[in-house]
Amino acid sequence: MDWLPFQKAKLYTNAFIRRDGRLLLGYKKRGLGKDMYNGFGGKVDPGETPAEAAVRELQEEAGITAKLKHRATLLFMSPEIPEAAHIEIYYAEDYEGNVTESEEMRPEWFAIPDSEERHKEVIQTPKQVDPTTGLRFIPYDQMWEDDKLWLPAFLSGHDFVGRADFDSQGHMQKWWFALTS
Ligand SMILES: CNc1ncnc2c1ncn2[C@@H]1O[C@H](COP(=O)(O)OP(=O)(O)OP(=O)(O)O)[C@@H](O)[C@H]1O
Repeated sequence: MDWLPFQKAKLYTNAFIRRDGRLLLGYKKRGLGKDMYNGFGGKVDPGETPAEAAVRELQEEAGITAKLKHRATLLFMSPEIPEAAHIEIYYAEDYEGNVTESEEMRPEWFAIPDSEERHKEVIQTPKQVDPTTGLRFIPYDQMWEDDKLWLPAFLSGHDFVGRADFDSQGHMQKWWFALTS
């Protein structure tokens, strides 16, 4: 299969928060990615920088404010969308405010596997619970298919760029990822 062609890209943000060894994800209640877990984010508004949009979306969707660091860039294409999604991905290890459910997202904390090897086990055998915290491990089976390819390295500190093309059923057809640090 060839890479899907596109004329234009639309800018989105996605922010991941980790605190006390746990990862905050949101269960998306509507729109693109409905019924999947993801970081918090959305479209960059006209006149806004991606960094500003990332802070705003985190506040709107999870009720918290964080000093976000830019960590990754992802280009995502699907025959279902007219424009490519150009997603700037952000990260923070602290935040202010109280994590709050919004109309769009239901926030939930997840246990982070302690090695890339353990991530693989959690990907292969979903729904595992961390006995020390009682939290579910990252729900890769309920996330975008590409996340399992980059989130383990991302959480061990690597930045990356990448592209993923999906088919109309939402399965990944073609992809590449490169660590940039
Ligand atoms: C391979 N694919 C992907 N992998 C990981 N994340 C992906 C993604 N494709 C889209 N995303 C994220 O999905 C959200 C959509 O945002 P979306 O709900 O459309 O925007 P916004 O909050 O502005 O919506 P409203 O217009 O208010 O409904 C946004 O965080 C964007 O980064």
